[in-house]
Amino acid sequence: MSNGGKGRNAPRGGDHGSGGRSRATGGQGSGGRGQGSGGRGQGAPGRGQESGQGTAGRAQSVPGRGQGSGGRGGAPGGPAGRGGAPRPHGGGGKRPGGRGGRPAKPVRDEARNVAYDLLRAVDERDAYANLLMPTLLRERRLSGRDAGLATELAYGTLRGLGTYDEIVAACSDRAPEDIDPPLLDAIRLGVHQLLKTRVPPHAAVGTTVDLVRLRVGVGASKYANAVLRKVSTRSLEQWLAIVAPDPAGDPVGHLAVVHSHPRWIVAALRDAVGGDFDETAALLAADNERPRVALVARPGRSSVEELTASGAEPAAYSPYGAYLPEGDPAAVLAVAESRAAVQDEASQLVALALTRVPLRGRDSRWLDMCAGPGGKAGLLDAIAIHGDLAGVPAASGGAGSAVPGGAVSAVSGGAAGPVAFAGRAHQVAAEVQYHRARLVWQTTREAAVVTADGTVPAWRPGAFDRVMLDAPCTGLGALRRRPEARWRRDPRSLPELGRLQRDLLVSAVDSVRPGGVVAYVTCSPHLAETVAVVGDILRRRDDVEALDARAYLPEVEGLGDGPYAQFWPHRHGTDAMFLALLRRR
Ligand SMILES: C[S@@+](CC[C@H](N)C(=O)[O-])C[C@H]1O[C@@H](n2cnc3c(N)ncnc32)[C@H](O)[C@@H]1O
Repeated sequence: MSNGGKGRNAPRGGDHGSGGRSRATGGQGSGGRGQGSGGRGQGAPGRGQESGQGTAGRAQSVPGRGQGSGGRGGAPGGPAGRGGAPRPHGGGGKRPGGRGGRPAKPVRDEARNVAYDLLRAVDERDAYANLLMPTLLRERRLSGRDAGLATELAYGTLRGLGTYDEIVAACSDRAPEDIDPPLLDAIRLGVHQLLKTRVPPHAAVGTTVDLVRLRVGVGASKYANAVLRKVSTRSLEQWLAIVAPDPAGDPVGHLAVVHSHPRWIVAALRDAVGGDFDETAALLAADNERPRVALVARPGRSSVEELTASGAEPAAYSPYGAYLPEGDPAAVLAVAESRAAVQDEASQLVALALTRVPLRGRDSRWLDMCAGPGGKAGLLDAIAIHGDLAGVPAASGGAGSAVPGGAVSAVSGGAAGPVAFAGRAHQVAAEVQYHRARLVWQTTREAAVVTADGTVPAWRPGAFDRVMLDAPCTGLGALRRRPEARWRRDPRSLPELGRLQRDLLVSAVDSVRPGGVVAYVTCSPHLAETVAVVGDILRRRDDVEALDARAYLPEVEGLGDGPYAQFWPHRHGTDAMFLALLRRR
């Protein structure tokens, strides 16, 4: 993520009319395609037949290295006074040295350096924060509270930088995009501490100034000091009242600044929740919360009881779900042994819903068409073999009452409530990327994993009874999991993704036999990726009908007006997962 990118995406701009900005003066310049292995014509390639070549490996980001970028010229003036910065951690004591005009020796604070390195790696190398952070913590030997601090500072800064850049702009004589990226990242880290943490202001400023002196340069540290001192004069709420656009004149811009999301995402989420700005605000706020770690106990292999015995709490909706309040999920034995796994509750439920649709006739061939890295395939694998051991809750939301839009008819065969699959079925798990197919293979027991392009099926038409299509998407429903993701997503990817989603859905429908069912799932609530895609196929094909997906999730309320089911972070505490259930006539 380049700084330019952030600047483009961050919700700032003269049209916001924030007014009243006084700035510190200061001078400082500054989806590849896999190797379709083809299965065997008949749709059930044997396990271990993935044909990809080369060594598969998890994509791993290289840990960041600090780059002292050298001091940049120009001592800032501005509102900050002179004098030594306070000690890190807000001890309140005097800084060592610093008398007689010589600046005190900067103190290196490892947690903040790790947070800073993460920000730089995200900016310079497009690193994924949640993949890189564990590596950085291990390399720097940070654990316990220090590791928690480094993580909170880095993730919080990445989430909040849209808001923080507006505030920096109000406190500086330069727009954020004109500030040298290493310096800007350090300033953002300081702003986050000042406005969103309980770090005492003098410690937030002092540790950031030290960080800049060590990692960027002495001249830059004076500039950072000036900006941060100005930021420290107001609370976050006070700053928002100054820098956020008027909600009456520009409600999207207002929410974008207050909740630190790009404007286009705010607009898309507003549309997805039906235009209600209060609900949009609740959703954006939920995106800024760190999600709890959700676990799935794969039926027949583990149980919610086993997970709760390891300290987890039972999930609200999923009969196989549990939440880990703290600690490393890998330390849970069932997870370490792949009998349980980390999986969002909505991901569990959409997979479960697919298995609950009653079928007439054969029900032994299942396909997961976009399976990598294998979350849903792992749960389907267990249900296919051991059955849905939890059963279906008694309450039912009116199964069979399909009210699809457009040219869609009601569910054939009359009302058919959810059923618990009794086992047993054989799953084929296809994935276009070889290294992701390997992950599917590692997490499933009996699924036949194949590296294949779902749009060019390696199986015969109508070969399957149930098809899971968890389509590639923008991932706007999982922003809370990936702190930097909102600044990386680009609305220009939507048309191409839309084409792929439609091609995959056509292929999924062709892959299922008459009477069989397809689950179309996205981890995005964007209407262009959800109802628009499904609506197109319903209009174009008279052999497809939509079921009321909510009826197969009777334990969950608030899934929308149907016939689709839409999960929400602010309502369900899950990712914003979309589910359509389509039956082939
Ligand atoms: C949303 S992810 C699936 C997540 C997975 N179902 C899970 O629960 O872990 C979408 C996957 O589709 C794969 N993919 C993209 N294009 C594909 C294609 N043409 N055929 C098959 N898989 C594809 C991507 O590589 C990615 O792994």
